[in-house]
Amino acid sequence: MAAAAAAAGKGRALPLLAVAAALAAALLYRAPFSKSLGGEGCSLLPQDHFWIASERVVTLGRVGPAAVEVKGGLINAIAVGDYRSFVLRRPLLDYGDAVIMPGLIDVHAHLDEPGRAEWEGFSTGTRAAAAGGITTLVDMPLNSFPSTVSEETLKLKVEASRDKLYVDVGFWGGLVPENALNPSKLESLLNAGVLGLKSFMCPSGINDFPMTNSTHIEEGLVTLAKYKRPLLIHAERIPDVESDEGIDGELDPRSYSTYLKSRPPIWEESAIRDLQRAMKDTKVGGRSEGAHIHIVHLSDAETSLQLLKDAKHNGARVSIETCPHYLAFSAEEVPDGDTRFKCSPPIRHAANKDNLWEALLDGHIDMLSSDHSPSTPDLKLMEDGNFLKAWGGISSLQFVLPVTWSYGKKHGITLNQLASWWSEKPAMLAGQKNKGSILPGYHADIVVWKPEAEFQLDNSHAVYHKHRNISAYLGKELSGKVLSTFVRGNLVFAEGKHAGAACGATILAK
Ligand SMILES: NC(=O)N[C@H]1NC(=O)NC1=O
Ligand SMILES: [Zn+2]
Ligand SMILES: [Zn+2]
Repeated sequence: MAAAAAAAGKGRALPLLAVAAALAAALLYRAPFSKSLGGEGCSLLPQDHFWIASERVVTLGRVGPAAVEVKGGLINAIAVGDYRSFVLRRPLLDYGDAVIMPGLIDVHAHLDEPGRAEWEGFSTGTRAAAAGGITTLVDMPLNSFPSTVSEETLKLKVEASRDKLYVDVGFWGGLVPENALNPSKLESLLNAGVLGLKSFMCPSGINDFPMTNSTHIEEGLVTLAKYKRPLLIHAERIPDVESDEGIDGELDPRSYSTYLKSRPPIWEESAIRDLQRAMKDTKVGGRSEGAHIHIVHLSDAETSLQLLKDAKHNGARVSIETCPHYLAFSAEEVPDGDTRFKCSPPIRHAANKDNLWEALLDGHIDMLSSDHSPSTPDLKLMEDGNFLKAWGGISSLQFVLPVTWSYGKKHGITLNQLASWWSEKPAMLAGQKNKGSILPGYHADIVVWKPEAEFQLDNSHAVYHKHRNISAYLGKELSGKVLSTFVRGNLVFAEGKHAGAACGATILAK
């Protein structure tokens, strides 16, 4: 007969109970409260109280048979093992051997609205996210116009997103020279609810988002420390002395190797060296203790990675993200003229890619993000194929789950690792204590998917990005099909259909 245990919700008791789960035939974990969210048309399901179950639920640090009770937008209980005795009366959606996992949290996406909605937009971007199993996005402060660098411009973002969100969306603010040395300006932006700040150490490609130097960063961190929110840094810097390897006028701009030479690893290395003092300041007892530096889209798995490993080892509060395109592609395979692959920092050689995988598997790289950064197709200059002039940015939002899985399989990645890189760690970075795990009391943000289902990303495949043809993943064979996506208990995507209404929430820090 099944044993049952009631948990007081999330917290420290759970790992112990997880051990107990292995000993008993079934266990029940209950949340201490429930709260209703959502409304008419928000869900493809008629009810807000139901169970979902499968043979492969990623919860409590394990993967196995379990049923998850969803009630009023939250995970109310989890029954592991022989769960059927607990699932009485309520509807049960039995997903067989599909995987039930925490929804992905993409902490790095450019949705470009207001101001450049013709590049992407809240509606198209979050529909793509929902179709890809992403349940929360954090929007970058640049590529939209105006950039999100003040209380007023954050308000414009929030207004522009109203009634357009199919998943939950938070916002990073920009740390730029105009606000970096002005704590009261920064505080008003942070008080308005950005989850943290983002800055560039090289030109961003966007005129109203100028780059910061290490002094701006060090000062900005002091204010961030008070709020315990992170600073995300695009860590590429033009070295003071350009190396001889720089491009000269003779090189073919259609050749990928020309682009690669134009942004060598020393750009990343130089930025990270420049951050040494800022990183040191985040240590216990340091000037900005409580702040946290997050290096976005690391590409150089050599010296740049080593410097960051050393900083972490020495007690700096630093985290590192990389993106699926650095793990899926290598410079050797980028066809000349194919600017869909242009991004910064660039996709480097195959050996570097393998080293990034190793660092991810070893835990030196903490998490993944899409850096979905589309533009209108004309700016990708796909006919000219000029790598030096085309917009730099990869379009990937809808595909990051199957891409990570497809290219990670040969490295032996596990479902628990996927959940850590794509949900748990990003939730921590974004300060979302109720998101990122399937646990009682957490938001019922869930993706159901079939890792083994293979498909070709061909012209017949539904793509919800505003511009499908600029994605470097088109034409690829992938494995991992999203069946259903739940956002706070609302079934927002299932079997190729979206919910009728856009009921995602804006997430503002308090
Ligand atoms: N502005 C912007 O989105 N830049 C992004 N694109 C890219 O490839 N790397 C970036 O940082
Ligand atoms: Zn960047
Ligand atoms: Zn970006």
